Amino acid sequence: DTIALQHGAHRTGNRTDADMARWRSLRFGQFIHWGLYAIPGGEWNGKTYNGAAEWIRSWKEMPHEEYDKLYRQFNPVNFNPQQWAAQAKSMGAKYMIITTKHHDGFCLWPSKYSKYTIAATPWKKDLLGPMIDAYNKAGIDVHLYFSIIDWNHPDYRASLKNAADSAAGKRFQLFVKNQLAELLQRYPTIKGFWFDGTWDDSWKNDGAFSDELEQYLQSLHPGLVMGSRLRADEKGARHFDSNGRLMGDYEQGWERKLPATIEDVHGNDWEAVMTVPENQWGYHAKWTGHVKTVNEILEMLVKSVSLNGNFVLNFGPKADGTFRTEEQQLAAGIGQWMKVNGEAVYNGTYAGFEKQDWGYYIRKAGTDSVYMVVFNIPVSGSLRVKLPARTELTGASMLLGNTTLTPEWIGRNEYFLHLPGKTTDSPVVILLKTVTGENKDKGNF
Ligand SMILES: C[C@@H]1N[C@@H](c2cn(-c3ccccc3)nn2)[C@H](O)[C@@H]1O
Repeated sequence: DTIALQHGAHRTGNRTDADMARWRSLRFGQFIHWGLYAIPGGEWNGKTYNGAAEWIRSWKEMPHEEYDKLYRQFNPVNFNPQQWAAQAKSMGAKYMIITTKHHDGFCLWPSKYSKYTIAATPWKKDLLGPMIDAYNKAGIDVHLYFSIIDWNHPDYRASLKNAADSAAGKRFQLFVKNQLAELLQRYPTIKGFWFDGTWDDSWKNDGAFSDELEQYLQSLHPGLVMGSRLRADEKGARHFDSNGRLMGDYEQGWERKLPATIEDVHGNDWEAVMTVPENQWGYHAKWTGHVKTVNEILEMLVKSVSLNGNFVLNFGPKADGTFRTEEQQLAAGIGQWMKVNGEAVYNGTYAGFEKQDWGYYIRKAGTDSVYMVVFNIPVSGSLRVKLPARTELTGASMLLGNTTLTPEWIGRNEYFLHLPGKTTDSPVVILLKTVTGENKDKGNF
């Protein structure tokens, strides 16, 4: 039996409106973490910070007052939003999430509720407006990342210990509400908010406020898409309320990790956000450890779509507004594959077929078109295609070169597809034509 909740999930099941259907169809996004942290880029006084670059202010070797002065030298003279948008478009991203304000509290727009903004820098001008315009002109939706945690704001409290804290907390909540309304008013074409920094007690223990805030934002901008990380219920439960129901419009907990199976997503819309190195969101001059390759990222993207989710790849521009070579090369390599095979990603959904070792099935939403995306060609070179009962395979073709493959029927609902070769430099996409009806041998087994 369920617990009576005032501020838990207000809906069971996924949103079915057009704005959510659009978000769901896009499948592939670009995250951009850009701010003052790009100036030190993970290094300070000849020492290298081993944490995430955008967290350098919390490093013991970085005095807060030193970090808080960095805005005086933020001047992205090489910032070219049209180039940023063109790169994202050629990569095949259909939406972009930009950090309006990260935990450090620095605003990339000239907010009238804060002095700690782009207006106080040598650059002076709004960065968000030109970015949003350029991306929208390139046919890419924009969502706004907003951190509730704000290390710069005098009224921010991680926890409320006394009446003074509670008064500060109230002022801070009004500040958050004002900034979010300001962002919606300044940038009416944005499609959603991506909230972060909502794990402190001060936020977790005021589920009513987070609920009212979500409803307020929806009232200002009907159709807004907001993930599960904003809300807490009145018992402090986050993402899933105390009855286990997802709050918000999609599960937003998949940060630097992916679900393993369809059961892990519990039928909810969800999105994974991923870094190129193990754990760097903002620009870090010295990437150490494993840097993901094009094919590794393509497998994460395809796996996410095959499990009914979106996949967002993070970029960390430099302080001057340019992207590092590794990120430029990844965008180009991903884009090359997406140009030929993107149709298997966009509008992709869980196919409802049993997972096979060679890779992933993806169904084009609401159709009989099922794609196989092959990452592991067996030594035999033959791909076993197991379909649901009473589903017949009537044809198959590789997208690359539009090569027809002739299925070899094994019996019942199983077929072999023989690939022309056993090696490939990129994932192989095969479009299956299926009909659901009777299997040839109508055998019972
Ligand atoms: C989307 C990503 N979320 C931010 C983050 C993650 N974390 C964090 C904090 C404690 C444990 C695990 C992760 N803190 N901040 C990162 O800085 C980046 O913005």
